[in-house]
Amino acid sequence: MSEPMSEPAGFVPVITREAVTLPARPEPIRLNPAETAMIIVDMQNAYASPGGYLDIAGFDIAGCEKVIARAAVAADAARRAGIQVIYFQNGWDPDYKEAGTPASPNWHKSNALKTMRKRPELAGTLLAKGGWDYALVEALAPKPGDLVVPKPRYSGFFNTNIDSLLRARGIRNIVFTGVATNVCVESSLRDAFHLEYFGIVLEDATHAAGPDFAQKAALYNIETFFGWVSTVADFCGAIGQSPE
Ligand SMILES: C/C(=C/NC(N)=O)C(=O)O
Repeated sequence: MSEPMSEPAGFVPVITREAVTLPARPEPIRLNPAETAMIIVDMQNAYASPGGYLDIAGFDIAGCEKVIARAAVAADAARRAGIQVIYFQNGWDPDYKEAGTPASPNWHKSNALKTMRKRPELAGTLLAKGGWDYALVEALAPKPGDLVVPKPRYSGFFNTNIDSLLRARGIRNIVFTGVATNVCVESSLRDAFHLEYFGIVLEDATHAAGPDFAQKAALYNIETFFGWVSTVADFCGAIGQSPE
């Protein structure tokens, strides 16, 4: 006669949920919520608020207000569905030691660093840890259970613990929102691809740094070579959550 097996002390059950089908380009993709994370990329005042770094450096951030609202809707739906929400937060120590020296390409290419060299009165303000510019936008503040991963370069997979955090949770799929589509979102999604994660971007919860063609090109690259492109409404629908 067989008896029901009892669970050994300390047994951690693997959470299983039904996989869902997310409408996406170039084709729908199957996702199990327990194996999926949402990464909100760099939704900081620097990138998404008037008076922040991108705005000061002359990039158009007019679309960011809507992007913040849509990313918040997607994140709330993800949390309700049991999808791990993770924030990337870009920046450096206030002395910019982590930003690199002239021996680093980052020193030459970062528009934040270039802006501060042109306008020394801004030194110590743009993307400096502890400051307003570095802070995540208030409307998208992390909730209990979310993870925040600081990063010193465009890709969130470089010199961070994100890969360990994801693998320790059995996560295989990453849904991306945030800014900028063509810089940190695309860089992170590309690195995730090379680490065997399935990357999906919710296009209406992203914004590019640069002209509209930069947004289109990033989405083209993602859809054609590195991952999938979907929308906030389709994501919420697929995971069975209304966009409240
Ligand atoms: C231009 C830029 C983009 N960052 C990002 N979060 O995509 C930068 O950091 O300078």
